[in-house]
Amino acid sequence: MNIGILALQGDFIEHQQVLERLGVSTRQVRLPAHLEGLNGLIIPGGESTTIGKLATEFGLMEPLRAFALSHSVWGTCAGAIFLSKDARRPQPLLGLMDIEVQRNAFGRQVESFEIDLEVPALRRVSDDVRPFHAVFIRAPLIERVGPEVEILATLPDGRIVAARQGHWLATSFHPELTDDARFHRLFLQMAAETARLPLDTALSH
Ligand SMILES: NC(=O)CC[C@H](N)C(=O)O
Repeated sequence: MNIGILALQGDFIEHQQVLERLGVSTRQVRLPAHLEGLNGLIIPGGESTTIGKLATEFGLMEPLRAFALSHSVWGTCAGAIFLSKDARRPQPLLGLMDIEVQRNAFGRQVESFEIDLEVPALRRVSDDVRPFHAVFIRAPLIERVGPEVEILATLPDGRIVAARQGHWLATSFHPELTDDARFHRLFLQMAAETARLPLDTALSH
């Protein structure tokens, strides 16, 4: 198992550290050739307009779309925006996941906050039934999901903050900024399924 992290801008190092703690090989992706041989890709948080601008400049837009058709991809925060079909304003997007996002949805006063979320899907990868401590930083909301999208987590008021569509995953918050690796394990399981690898093989390299 070898997982790439899009390393154009944002907190890619933190994702890489979580994966390496789990014993997974990683590679920073900056050029199309870096996608070769990967089993999945994480798009980190940061600034989605900057990530989109750099991905366009580095000729990555089409290679990323092609990669995502047959591999698991997970976007956190800005990465979730970049993965979406619709961010309501013009900016370069991969346009893959059938979600509409509202950027910076929490306004100035509560730009950043932390909250415990119930995420039943995590029970597929862990016996730990505790809520997931989610860190939101100038986060987007997932305002609308298409019929093929599964909602994985909502805020107490019902607003959507994590979703999955087949082998694509989007979270508004930053699991890489906590020491709880359950979302990374969920993503690894998705990547292993997409690559048709058993998860124990996936985790032992
Ligand atoms: N923490 C983040 O990734 C913030 C996302 C950023 N506000 C954006 O709109 O792209």
